[in-house]
Amino acid sequence: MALRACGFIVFRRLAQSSPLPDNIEYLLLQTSYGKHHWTPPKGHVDPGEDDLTTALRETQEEAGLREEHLQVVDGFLQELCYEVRGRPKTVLYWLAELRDPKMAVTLSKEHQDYRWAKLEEACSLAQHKDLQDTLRAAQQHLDTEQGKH
Ligand SMILES: Nc1nc2c(ncn2[C@@H]2O[C@H](COP(=O)(O)OP(=O)(O)OP(=O)(O)OP(=O)(O)OC[C@H]3O[C@@H](n4cnc5c(=O)[nH]c(N)nc54)[C@H](O)[C@@H]3O)[C@@H](O)[C@H]2O)c(=O)[nH]1
Repeated sequence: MALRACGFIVFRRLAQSSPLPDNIEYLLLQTSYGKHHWTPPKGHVDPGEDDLTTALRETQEEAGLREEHLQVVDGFLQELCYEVRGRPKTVLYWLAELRDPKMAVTLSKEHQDYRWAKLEEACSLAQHKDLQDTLRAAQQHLDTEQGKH
């Protein structure tokens, strides 16, 4: 069976009302193990746990951001499929805005660093094309939403 993980693309809007894409930063965490790769907060689904609960739990454990700190964005859910050590893995990402952009991130032992990065820097840290595409899709989604208002 495929490994399954869930998480959030967490973003914050900068205080000054500069136009997109400059006012949006994405949260990426760098692992303290392995190749020290960067991903949004996410992790494995526990037995019997539903996907959104996993995404919220992992975001709290890995970044210290709880459900009440986040505004989940409607209509965005991305599924990534890749192999880890020869096993298929599926990762689901929801999109959520940090309600208070000044709120501090608190890392767990699983991560050694974090970055709030604008789209291009986030894509460069993310490295994998599927994750880069997901970040770009998030930006596109927010761009479209903003255009409606
Ligand atoms: N010591 C040690 N311990 C490890 C290691 N490994 C795990 N642990 C332990 O596991 C626990 C983590 O548990 P959770 O938090 O529940 O799980 P996840 O959040 O799911 O975290 P993972 O790191 O398992 O999984 P991925 O992020 O998926 O990285 C796996 C591989 O896939 C590549 N990769 C990453 N993202 C993408 C992408 O978007 N697209 C594509 N195409 N590829 C991508 C990436 O480059 C990498 O090579 C830790 O506490 C450790 O104890 C390790 O190497 N050494």
